[in-house]
Amino acid sequence: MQLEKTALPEVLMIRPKVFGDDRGFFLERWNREAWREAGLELDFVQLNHSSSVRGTVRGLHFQEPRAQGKLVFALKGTLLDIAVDVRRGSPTFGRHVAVELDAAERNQLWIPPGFAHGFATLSDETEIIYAVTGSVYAPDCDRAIRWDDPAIGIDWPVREPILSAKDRAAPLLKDAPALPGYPA
Ligand SMILES: Cc1cn([C@H]2C[C@H](O)[C@@H](COP(=O)(O)OP(=O)(O)O[C@H]3O[C@@H](C)C(=O)[C@@H](O)[C@H]3O)O2)c(=O)[nH]c1=O
Repeated sequence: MQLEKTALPEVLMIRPKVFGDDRGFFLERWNREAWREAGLELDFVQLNHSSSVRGTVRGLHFQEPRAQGKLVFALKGTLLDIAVDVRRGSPTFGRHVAVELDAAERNQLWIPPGFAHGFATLSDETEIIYAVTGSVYAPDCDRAIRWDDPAIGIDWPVREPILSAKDRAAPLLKDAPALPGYPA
């Protein structure tokens, strides 16, 4: 397993070691002890699976309070996965990373609590799995900010995406009523 820092150092790209043989392949998506030794201690509370057609954008989402961390990978197809630092007072507040996650490449992204998450699908049918730390789904704490907020400036691969009603109505980051704080 390889852990790589991205442009936002708390957001990590993880490349599991893949064991291939005549039957197919095997890999560990997560190993509590090995990851702890590598400096990433995670305690999952929920496992999510969604499928989206090409040209979909979901996001940008986070929970506040009851923040969640997310370990994301593609089960089918390819997506552009996005993490945005939404912690007020953080030196990287409002900055984002965008990485391609691909089912064939089997790479995965760790997005810690305090970051908004979103993605655009790049294949006809894209399935993602993400394991969640921190809190289970808490609808009262569910927050969204605008996918195309110019202050964040994500270079999305789609101009007129398929969006949920919630995501179409989401506020800009500057108008978001509840954002997490950055621990001093
Ligand atoms: C997120 C979530 C949704 N739901 C339900 C609520 C709703 O009826 C239906 C669809 O919910 P949403 O429209 O919020 O689904 P979606 O837009 O896919 O929301 C997800 O987006 C990605 C980017 C994330 O990072 C996730 O944390 C989550 O916010 O599923 C749950 O039961 N549990 C959950 O954990």
